[in-house]
Amino acid sequence: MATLSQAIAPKLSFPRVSDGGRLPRPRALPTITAAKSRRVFAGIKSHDPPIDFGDPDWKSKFQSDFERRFNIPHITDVFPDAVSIPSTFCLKMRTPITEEFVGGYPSDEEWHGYINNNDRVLLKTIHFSSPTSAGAECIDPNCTWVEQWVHRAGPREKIYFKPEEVKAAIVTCGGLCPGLNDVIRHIVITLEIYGVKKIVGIPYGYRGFSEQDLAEMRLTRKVVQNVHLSGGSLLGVSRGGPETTAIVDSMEERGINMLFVLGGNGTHAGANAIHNECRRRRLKVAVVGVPKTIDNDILLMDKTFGFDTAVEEAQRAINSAYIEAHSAYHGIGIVKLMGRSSGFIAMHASLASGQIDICLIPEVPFHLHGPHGVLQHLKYLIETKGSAVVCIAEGAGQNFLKKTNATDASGNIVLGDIGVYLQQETKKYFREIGIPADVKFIDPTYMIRACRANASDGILCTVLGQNAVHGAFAGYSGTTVGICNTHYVYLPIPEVISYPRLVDRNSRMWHRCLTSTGQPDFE
Ligand SMILES: Nc1ncnc2c1ncn2[C@@H]1O[C@H](COP(=O)(O)OP(=O)(O)O)[C@@H](O)[C@H]1O
Ligand SMILES: O=P(O)(O)OC[C@H]1O[C@](O)(COP(=O)(O)O)[C@@H](O)[C@@H]1O
Ligand SMILES: [Mg+2]
Repeated sequence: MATLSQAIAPKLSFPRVSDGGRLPRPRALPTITAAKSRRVFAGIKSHDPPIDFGDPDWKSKFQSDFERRFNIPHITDVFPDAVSIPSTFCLKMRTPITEEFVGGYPSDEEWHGYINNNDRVLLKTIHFSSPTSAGAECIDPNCTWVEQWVHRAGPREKIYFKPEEVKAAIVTCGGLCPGLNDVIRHIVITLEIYGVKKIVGIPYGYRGFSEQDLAEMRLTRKVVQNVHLSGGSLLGVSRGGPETTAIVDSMEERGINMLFVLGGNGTHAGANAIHNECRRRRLKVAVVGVPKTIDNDILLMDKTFGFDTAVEEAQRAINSAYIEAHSAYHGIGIVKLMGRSSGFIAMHASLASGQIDICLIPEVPFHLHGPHGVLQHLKYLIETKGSAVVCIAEGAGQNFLKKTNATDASGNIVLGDIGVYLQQETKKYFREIGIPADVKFIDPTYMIRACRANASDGILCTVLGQNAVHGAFAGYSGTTVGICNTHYVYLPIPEVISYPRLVDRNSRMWHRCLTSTGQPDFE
């Protein structure tokens, strides 16, 4: 019989963190589909040592293992004698803190606005009664109810950093995403409410730690007051950059003991490596992430900030493609949206618009040619409707394109342009069958990414930014913030980036998308 850790390990058969080192790069797709990962999670993959469901204690063992995995690293793990003080985060202050804390810290013991360290949020809220229920995520073959609790985010009554001893830094890495400035703004504002005076921005992602000519930017409420009114990142972003040890050397030189890292799975892998390196050097540093990816490919979260804005902005491109297609004789509009390995934007934008006839995403393979191919369906649409609109995620159909093995500075595979390819193939196909077709291709990807956050993302960014600061002051590190089932949580970084979150082709949402487009199976 397998031990519990052996039994649980297979569902975590994605790269695990080793202390002090870089996390392996998150696995590329399309090797793991959501359905596959669910099978792995259920522990029923044939070569996995199975959980012994005959053991009457399997569930409690599973749950205690889950509790251990989702425990958040804390300063006291390394410094058991670290002393806490009452929180300086107090909303009853009448004036912002401008004086040194000579007369003690402002606090209000009567205020019940704090989160208890033992508060938890339920991660999965559906009790699937059968593994065949749509989107079912089951632990055991009978799909019994297994509770999975994660840590609730928010301000704690006791904090592990004295505000006057804090030098906080913010860094934004990877590609742009609507809402970056909103998160920066709220991190700065909240730090100031705690009483922190030394707040800096690291320019151009992790590179800012190593490039001598990039000076850190001093941040105050005044500096960030209006930054959310524009898209992009006040600090700049980049891919690639220095090794973890060089980053931590630079942090030591600068005296940074709180680091807020805004980025996607690559950035979070870096943040976790920084956290581990700080522990190895026995530095009292809090490293807290805020997941940034319009692709929405971070595990366990309802959504990441910028996603809603991206979907909304995509409507403009889709509507233009629709109008072009409907105004032309035999018009076909193709819109490419971002989504390196996850088709969430394409799926949601298609659903929201109601104007899409074919939605193609990386998670669902398709044929272009042949009786069940996309082109044959386009012919049918032209014959029956007179026009058609296709929405394709950038990572879809990469198997049709020549592999170059090229990678960007961060090691991400550089994708071929599936939108251009689809346009060319469509033109060629209709030419060959002798039916005229007016094929227009719209690529709004960078226009979408550079937008400012919409109202709902603005609120999400606000809460995530504030919670990141609460988490750091509470002494947590190697953690990230997120929204699970509408509640805000702290999650250990390795658990959210071990592989990209994918659209589950068996989920109700993908089925709704298929219902909306009316497209057949192209496999
Ligand atoms: N496995 C890793 N370990 C440490 N740092 C990483 C890792 N993967 C990426 N990074 C760093 O994180 C930053 C952003 O990564 P990237 O993949 O470009 O964007 P994102 O964070 O949005 O996924 C880059 O500076 C890159 O060097
Ligand atoms: O051209 P760039 O800057 O490399 O960005 C393109 C990538 O950015 C993304 O929108 C988001 O990627 P990140 O989360 O890694 O920033 C991907 O969908 C896309 O492949
Ligand atoms: Mg990434």
